[in-house]
Amino acid sequence: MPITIDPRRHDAVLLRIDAGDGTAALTERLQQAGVHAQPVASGAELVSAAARLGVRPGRCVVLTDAESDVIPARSAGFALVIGVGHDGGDATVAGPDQIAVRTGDRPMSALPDAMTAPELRELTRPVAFFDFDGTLSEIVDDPEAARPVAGAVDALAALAAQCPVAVLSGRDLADVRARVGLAGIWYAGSHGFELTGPDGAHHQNDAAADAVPVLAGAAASLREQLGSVPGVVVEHKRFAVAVHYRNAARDRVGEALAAVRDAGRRLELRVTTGREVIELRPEIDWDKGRTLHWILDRLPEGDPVMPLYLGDDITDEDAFDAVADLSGAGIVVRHTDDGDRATAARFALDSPVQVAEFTARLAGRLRG
Ligand SMILES: O=P(O)(O)OC[C@H]1O[C@H](O[C@H]2O[C@H](CO)[C@@H](O)[C@H](O)[C@H]2O)[C@H](O)[C@@H](O)[C@@H]1O
Repeated sequence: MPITIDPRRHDAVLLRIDAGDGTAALTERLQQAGVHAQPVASGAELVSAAARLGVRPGRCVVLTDAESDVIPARSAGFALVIGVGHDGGDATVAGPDQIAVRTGDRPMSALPDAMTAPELRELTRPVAFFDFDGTLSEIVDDPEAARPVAGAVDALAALAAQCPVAVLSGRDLADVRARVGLAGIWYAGSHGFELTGPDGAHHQNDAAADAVPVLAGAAASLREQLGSVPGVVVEHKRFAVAVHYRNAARDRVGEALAAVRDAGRRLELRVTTGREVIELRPEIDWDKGRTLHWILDRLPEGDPVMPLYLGDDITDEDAFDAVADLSGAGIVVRHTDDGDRATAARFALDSPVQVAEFTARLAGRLRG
């Protein structure tokens, strides 16, 4: 499995290696992709080096030839610890030339506005996919309090009368269905591990069934481990566990990140990140992009369709990649939780309120 630095997930790489030209070449590739490359002289400097760059450990990679750096880097909650010439980190490489750097994404702020983009005015057969939190709903401090913004559900209903509509959420399936409350559309919960079709039929990724009790155990032990950290909330979903730290003091975040990453390693679960949240899910190659393809394959046959995906978070990037491969359009909802991060989306909207407005206008245009 190649190790890839992805500017959508990583803002910086801290380099504690002595690899001559290989290091210079990697530094250049990182800088071209908009990722900081910062040499550090000792493991004790990792946290302060990230702070000087203005980068959170959760969005920072450590590349080190010192095995003794692994434990401190993990405890501080660094996103990825790559060992050069030694095992023990999250990944091992023989040298910097074995590290790939993803290119081609753009910062959210650089994207054209979806409201005025001519390409989006002439859609004839769209299939519209929506994320929930941060897209149909504003981000709020309490995950329980999230609701669709005014007009969003009416706009979805109007659009669903014209074309297939799906809501793909990281939330539990029952949770997102209840929050949107609209019949006759697709819903996916836990990032696509569980779905219902417009007819209400239930589907799930059976390969993930074995992980259900493991996730339940992980949720219980993370509650025990992190329950005393003020502001940390553990949300147990059938096919995932989310640990929220939006309301935690910044100097306690590393602890939460480290606990979840440690559980992921021990229990062989996948670790993903989002807006002030870190999640465990089954270690299966399945995500919102795969889910989007799965739904498209089940639509009635006919003329080619154009998939649209509207989302805001890192987990939506898999779906942005999927619609790009299908010549569709990804629309990111801008925010600054991760700074002006890179995205594979082609267009942007400024807020969930604009998503509702865009959706209502699209429905109106398709109605004719
Ligand atoms: O895929 P989504 O529908 O966007 O779900 C992603 C996660 O959304 C929720 O957490 C996020 O929204 C909360 C409410 O605004 C906010 O407090 C939190 O900081 C965000 O991460 C949800 O609780 C998670 O289960 C979803 O995975």
